[in-house]
This record gives sequence, structure tokens and C-alpha cells, in this order.
Amino acid sequence: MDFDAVLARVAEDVRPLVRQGTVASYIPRLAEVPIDRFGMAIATLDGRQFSIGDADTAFSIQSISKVFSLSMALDALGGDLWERVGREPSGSPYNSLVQLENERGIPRNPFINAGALVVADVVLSERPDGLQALLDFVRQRADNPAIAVDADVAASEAAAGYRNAALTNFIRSFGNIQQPIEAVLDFYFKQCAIAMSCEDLAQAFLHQANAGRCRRTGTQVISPIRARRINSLMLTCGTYDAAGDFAFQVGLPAKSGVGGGIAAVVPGVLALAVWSPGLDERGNSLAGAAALARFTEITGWSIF
Ligand SMILES: NC(=O)CC[C@H](N)C(=O)O
Repeated sequence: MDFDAVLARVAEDVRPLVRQGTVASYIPRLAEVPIDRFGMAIATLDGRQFSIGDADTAFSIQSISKVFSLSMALDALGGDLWERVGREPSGSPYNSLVQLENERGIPRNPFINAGALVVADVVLSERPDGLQALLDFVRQRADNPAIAVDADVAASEAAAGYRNAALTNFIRSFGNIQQPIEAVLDFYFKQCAIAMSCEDLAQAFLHQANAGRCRRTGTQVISPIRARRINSLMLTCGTYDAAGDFAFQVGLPAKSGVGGGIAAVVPGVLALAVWSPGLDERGNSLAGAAALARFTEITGWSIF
């Protein structure tokens, strides 16, 4: 497969969509990101990397970080995690509160905000240095020690974080959050504010395409069954209430964030990431989602 040619074709095909949609504005700092950016990177299991456009520009990974924190929480609690968070698509927006009351503070899945807040609580309960451990994990996976939290983005989200604060308090009222509210929110805002490029993300997701094993170092990062389950959650819940349409159009496990990034996995073959800040009404990158759809059309590599 000539990946340089595939990327060039994808970029060309989605060019009219770049600048469409809206940059997330409820996190004031994200609203300042230029809408005209587009980058895409591929990391293959045979050790090659391909990129196009702004693929080496770091951006705010936002909810893509929920895959990394979930990996850590599963490491800490194993299957017991599923007593505290569900595994069903929510069909609701990522920041919704409505299901939590009926479901007694057990979030539908780890990739909506409510679920990620419980996951953050689990990580912090296991290790007070949770944020450092998360950064270490991400830096190792991406093979880039310079990856860091963008403190301005974290502060900007904290200052406007009423809804996440409400979610955390509400879940705590059911006893499903144990650490202090401020500590959980601080961890959550900072994990979302980690800045990475498409190239970093493609590398960092590569073990998800390789049954949990790091191609570069040979270490088993997570067990094969856990890698498979995380991929299945990405497929069913990774793009929020657009997950059904995403499976239909793209057909790959993928995780998006309101920074405009989407990371995806072709199991057994490669990991890829795309970034373009203009979002659709469900909070997924408009040009990014279209680029992934074109990628699977051109290569034929949907998991279906
Ligand atoms: N979908 C997202 O990327 C949401 C993450 C964002 N930090 C929030 O909590 O609202």
C-alpha cells in the first residue's frame, strides 16, 4: 500500500471540509485555535510512519485521553472497574447528566465525561501521582518525552468547568467518586489538556492495533483481551452519540476529542490519527471524520 499516496488523496478529498464546522468555544482557550488546520499521520506495525499537513503540530487531545486513563484504571482494578462504570453507548451528548439519575451514578461508559470522571477517581485512588503516571504512560507509548499538559488549556477549562463539576458532585452523591472533587476535576482537566500531535497519537495507539503489545520495545503494554475490549469500546462509544454513524461510515475503533483530533486503529495493521479543529454538532472533527471515512473507502480496511 502506498500510504503517502493514500494520505495525499484523502487530504485532497476533504480539503473543502476543512474550515467547516465550529471550533469548540465552551473551553475559551480552544476557541483560539485556527480552524484551517488539517493533519493526518499513520504508524504501521512494520515500523513505518507517514504524515501529511499539520501532522506534527501539537493540539489539545481532550477526550482522546480517556483511552489512556481507561488503560490505567483497568490495570489498577481489572474487571472490578465495570461495577463502577458501564459498557453501553449512551446515545446522549458526551457531557450529559440525564442518565445518571436513573442509573444511580453509574455512568454508561468510560468515554463520556461522567465515565471518565469515575475513571479519573479510580486512577487517583490507586496512585496519588496519577497525573505523572498518565504522562509517563503517554510519553512512553508515543516515544516522545516532551509531551506535556498545556496549563493554559487546563486552567481555561477549569474556569468554565461548571458542568463537569456538577457531574462529579452528582456522581459523588451516589458514592461512586471517592477522592476529593477538586482532585478529580484537576486530574480530568489536565488529562484533557495534554498536547500531542497526530504523529504522537498514531504511535501512542499502535499497541491497540497489536493486541496490546508495543512494537518498538516488545513490551506487553496491556493484555490482548484488554486491548480488544478497549477497541470495542472505542467502536461503540468512542465518538459519543455519533458512534453508530461512525461505525457505518468509517468502521474502525476510534476516539475523538473536542480539540478536533481523532485516533483510530486498524487491528493487526496500523494506527492513525487525524486533526482538524472544526467540529460537527456532536463534537467530532468534521474534516477528521470525513478523512477517516475516505481512508477506509480507499484502503478497504474497515473492520467489517
Ligand atoms: N468531548 C471532549 O473532548 C470533551 C472533553 C472536555 N474536556 C470536556 O470535559 O468537556
